[in-house]
Amino acid sequence: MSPQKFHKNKKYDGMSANKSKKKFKQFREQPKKSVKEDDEIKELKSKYDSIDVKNITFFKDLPLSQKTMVGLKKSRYFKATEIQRESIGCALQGRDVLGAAATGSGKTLAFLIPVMENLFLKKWSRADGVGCIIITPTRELAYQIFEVLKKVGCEHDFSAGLIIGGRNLKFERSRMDQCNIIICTPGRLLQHMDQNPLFNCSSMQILVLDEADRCLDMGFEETMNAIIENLPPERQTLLFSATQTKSVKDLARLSLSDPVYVAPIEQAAHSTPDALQQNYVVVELEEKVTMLWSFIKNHLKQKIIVFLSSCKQVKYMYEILCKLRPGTSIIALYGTLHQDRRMAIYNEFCRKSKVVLLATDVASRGLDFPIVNWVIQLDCPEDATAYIHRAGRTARHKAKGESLLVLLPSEEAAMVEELKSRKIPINKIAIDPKKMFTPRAKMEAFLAANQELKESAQRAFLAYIKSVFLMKNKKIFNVDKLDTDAYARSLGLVVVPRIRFLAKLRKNREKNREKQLSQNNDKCEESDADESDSDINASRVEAENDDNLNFHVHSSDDEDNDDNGFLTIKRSDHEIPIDQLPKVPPIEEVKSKAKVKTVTKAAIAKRVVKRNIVANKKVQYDDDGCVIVDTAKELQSELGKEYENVTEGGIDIEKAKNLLREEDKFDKIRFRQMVKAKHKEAKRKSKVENEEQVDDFGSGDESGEIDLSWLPDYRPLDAGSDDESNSGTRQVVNSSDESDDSDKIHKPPKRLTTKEDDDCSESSSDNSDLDDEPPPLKKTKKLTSKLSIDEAEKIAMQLLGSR
Ligand SMILES: Nc1ncnc2c1ncn2[C@@H]1O[C@H](COP(=O)(O)OP(=O)(O)OP(=O)(O)O)[C@@H](O)[C@H]1O
Repeated sequence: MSPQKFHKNKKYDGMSANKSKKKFKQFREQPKKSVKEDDEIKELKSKYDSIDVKNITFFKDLPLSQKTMVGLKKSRYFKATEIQRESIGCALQGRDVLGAAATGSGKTLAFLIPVMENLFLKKWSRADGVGCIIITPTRELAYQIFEVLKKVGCEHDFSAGLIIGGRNLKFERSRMDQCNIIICTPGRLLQHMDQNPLFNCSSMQILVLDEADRCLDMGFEETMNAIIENLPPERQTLLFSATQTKSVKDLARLSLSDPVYVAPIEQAAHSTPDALQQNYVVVELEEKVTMLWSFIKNHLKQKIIVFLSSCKQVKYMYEILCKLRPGTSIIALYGTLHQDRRMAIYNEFCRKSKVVLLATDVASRGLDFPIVNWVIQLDCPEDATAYIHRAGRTARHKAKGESLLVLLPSEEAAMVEELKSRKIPINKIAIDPKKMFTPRAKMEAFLAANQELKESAQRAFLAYIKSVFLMKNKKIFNVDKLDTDAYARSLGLVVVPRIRFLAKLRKNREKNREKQLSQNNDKCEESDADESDSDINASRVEAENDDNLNFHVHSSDDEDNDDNGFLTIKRSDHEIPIDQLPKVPPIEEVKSKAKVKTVTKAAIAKRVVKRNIVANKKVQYDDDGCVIVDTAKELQSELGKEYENVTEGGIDIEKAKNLLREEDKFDKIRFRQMVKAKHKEAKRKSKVENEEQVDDFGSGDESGEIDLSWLPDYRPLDAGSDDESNSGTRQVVNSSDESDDSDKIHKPPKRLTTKEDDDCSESSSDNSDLDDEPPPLKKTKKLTSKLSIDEAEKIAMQLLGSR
């Protein structure tokens, strides 16, 4: 919020700007000042009725307060623009105004001046609370208006607040009611109306909607309706836009009283600025990236905005262009960015003179970037209105600028026709093929080396296809005419990502066509048409839900839903003729239908029983294709088999108990067999290891360690005759019940064992019936591996000596 910022702006904050001495002086002079102000107000009021638009050229020709005049002068605004001349007078007279003027014609001042004057005349002060609310569709635009207000309102004593999403709500909460002028986005304002008990706008005097048609369209419909409900009905309302709404429904929603329609644009020959040079080129989809790259390389010293359909495309193009290093700054502005980042990018683009800004439509309305040379609409805008706003980012207020619209062959005819019908002068130009150079090979290499980048490219690819699919005007946007394979390759993708919703749509269409052939009568044709619609619906819904992209007919702020901007219907005039419109049931409706058809567990169970589906059954086959019967999972007992064949429902508890008892016997047998098998396997392993040891006898291992197992056994002294001792290796039979050689395990000389070893051997002898552990062998290894050659020799000598 900006009270914070606002306090930094000392001049604007009246009292805080002055030093204590000055404050004191002001305090003493206040009665005088107040009288002076009253006189000024009286004088101004008396002039309002005699305002004559024809006699106004400069701001000084209007009855404006001294404070406003000084602010305008300081900001170097002297001569009023057409919309300012025509609308300010009406607004000062207290009338509701509908203003429509070309982009960059100065509409911001056209509403800010009456706002300041209105509050000044009412001697509005901080204690009076909220006097004016200015609503804009995007955060950047709100920020821009706030900055202009700070400049031109620097002499007034009002406080102003910037209330936009992505900022600290708590901070704003306590300061909201101290703001006299609130500049906000619809979503955030409603949030305060709903959640902030300190927010009170019951005394509000003026409501301003900048980009009014956008604020009132379908996307913001619910939010705006809720906001309007909370506003006092006795107020002045000012609506401004380059593409003003004339919808009676919209105006009725705002309860305008006898509004004056100020629209210099209606009389103008064109609906775009005269200084704007507008061209279009037709390129194949797969050439778009090449075209953009070539364009940037050929305009390295210019300030360019490139509009794309979706955030994902902007993100990928930004990533890949940064890697390709075209030789100029590349920046990107889109809705999913963090608010601070968005502001930083906005300021960076304002500041720089040689830079390329990749953007979604979040930057298309109202933003007043200084000296933009080119606006490139790389993806076709959804209609002429969107075109006007995008192109209007250049050629602002007498400055020159150029706009280039990139169209696909399939888009050309219908789009050009629409533009011409909206009084937009646009010419077709061709690109010199010699100046086109493709970065595809490099892009492919980057994507091959960077998985994240590749995924980003895949997302961009799908986002574009979906955006085309979801566009309302099917005369312009035809997803079937897109060469998706070539497009994917042009993004650097070697493998074309799967487009599920499109495959489904095509499959359904194919089915319908076949059906149509087989059905000849009119009735069938009719039903077929219905089905075709529902197929499109199904695919559409799938497209909307794909990748967790939720389709919604706009929620609140542009900045919040811009991320899925390509999936949103953005304006109220976005109604598709009924016959063209795939009838997508509203999400609520879909949900409620789903609720009605809630499937219970019992129903699922019944279905499974009906279909004879055996749940959780896995059948395994051996190499010959015979079924491997797993006895652990089969009932073994006679009783069990009997039980299995019973088809009646219900469980007989007694029978089940007996069955468990019977099965338990089989389980125990199986368990014993398993234990035995395990022991056997352990012994087999130990034997193999033993043999390996014997093979190595006397040779030492690679590390030079000596195997002492060849040494004469020390035990013959007390062990009596033992044939095996002659073999030179002490062998102890650990297993009492096994006489097989394989069960004999090496045991090291007792004298050389450690305490731990002793413990182990003891425990192993204690558990002689569980002889599945062969630690003695390890001990021998451990023992020998610890001895140096000298030690081994010493021990050998000792032993030989003891014989
Ligand atoms: N009377 C004036 N004299 C000189 N410059 C002006 C005047 N009024 C506005 N401007 C300048 O013209 C530029 C465009 O003004 P502004 O942003 O208000 O246009 P806009 O009509 O609101 O455009 P958009 O339709 O794109 O929102 C700004 O840079 C502003 O400073």
